[in-house]
Amino acid sequence: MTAVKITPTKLSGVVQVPPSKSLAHRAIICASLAKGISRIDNIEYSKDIQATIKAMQSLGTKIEKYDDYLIIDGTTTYTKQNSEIDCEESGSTLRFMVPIAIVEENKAHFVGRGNLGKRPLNTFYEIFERQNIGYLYKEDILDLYVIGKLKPDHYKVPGNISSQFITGLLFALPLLDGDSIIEITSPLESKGYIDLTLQMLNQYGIKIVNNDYKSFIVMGKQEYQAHDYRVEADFSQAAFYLVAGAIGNDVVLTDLNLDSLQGDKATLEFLEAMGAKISVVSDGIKVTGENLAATIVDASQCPDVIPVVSVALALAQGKSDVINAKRLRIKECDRIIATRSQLNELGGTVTELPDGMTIRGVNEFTGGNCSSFADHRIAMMLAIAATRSSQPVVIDNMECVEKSYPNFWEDYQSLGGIIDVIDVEK
Ligand SMILES: O=C(O)C1=C[C@@H](OP(=O)(O)O)[C@@H](O)[C@H](O)C1
Ligand SMILES: C=C(OP(=O)(O)O)C(=O)O
Repeated sequence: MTAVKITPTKLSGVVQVPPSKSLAHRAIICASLAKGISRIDNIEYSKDIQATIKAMQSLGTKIEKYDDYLIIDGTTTYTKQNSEIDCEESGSTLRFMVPIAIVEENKAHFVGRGNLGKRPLNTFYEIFERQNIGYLYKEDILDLYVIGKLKPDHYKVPGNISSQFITGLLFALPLLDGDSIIEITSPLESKGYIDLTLQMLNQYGIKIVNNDYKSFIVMGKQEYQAHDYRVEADFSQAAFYLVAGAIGNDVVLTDLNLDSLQGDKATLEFLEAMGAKISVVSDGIKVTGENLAATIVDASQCPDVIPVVSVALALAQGKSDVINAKRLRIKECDRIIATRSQLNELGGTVTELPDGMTIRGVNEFTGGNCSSFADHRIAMMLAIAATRSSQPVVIDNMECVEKSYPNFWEDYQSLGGIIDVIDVEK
């Protein structure tokens, strides 16, 4: 593994925001379930996206990979059984693929790495128990066998553990030979991701009845229609540069769709509430800010941007609160512990709460030796924090960004970021 030493400097320039990982997962899956040929443009081969491509190929889908697009032929999907699915560290791939893999009778083996084996799957285990679907799993590492076939049913799914369980069912249930209902048994969090799923399903010809996010009626015997699609830019990745602008860097972001349904677009609202200014410039969007004000950030609909938004809060004037953030504890790491400990390592003053943080602003960070917690979003959060540090910032495991943004360090350098790579013994 290698560490990166960042010499603090102001970032300046234009960055094309990489494609949305969440939308890319969805487009690849929908195109793979359609009996026909689809082209998906604006693809970046992060580890998570490669996992979903390989997962669908394990079911028999023909996927041709080109520089930045895919040609997908779903005609032969479900012609292969005994699927070996390596989810890498992708919670989306895992939760989406479990229901999809058993639309037809199958024996599927799911493996993965990192923290994935520690992330909850009980929602699916309860469905398997109810439907007599065989399953065998290990604690703490992802090594899950699922044997059987998903059935039309009245599904009861909590809305506050992961929206990904609901998305996975929404992909699979239309293909069953009967109708189903998905009842959401607790207030839905990460609702924007369900909107992305419903929008994508609609583009591929699948109709879902949405009863105000309290339940979803899914008619069976539906057929996905092949559809060409271009993946729009990722607001989860844009958040790093939006915050960078708010804390004094000079970054223009291109390719963002301001009408996007992505929940992480809320980053703009958080920064505006702190007094940052958002302007549309000739080639994109720019955020500027000074003397940012403290605010209250509700994490319930946009968990992924909280680490980097916390960088802005940690440099704001006054005391901010991050609330409804409990689910940050079940991502690639416990992101409340990681954000609190690493911003405090840099001289911040962050206090941890069971479901959030209290953050008191400082004028600037001091610099220091930090841990990425092997989490791409923590590594990228620290890289943005480094632009407002008085001393260098060292971050371990710089490779972890490949999970979602393989070109992050190149883009960071293209914006003037000064990095030195440090080889650390294995
Ligand atoms: O459906 C998706 O694409 C995602 C849903 C979110 O998970 P939760 O619904 O568990 O919050 C988010 O954290 C993840 O990065 C991507
Ligand atoms: C948690 C994330 O993704 P996933 O749930 O797909 O692992 C993420 O990208 O921050």
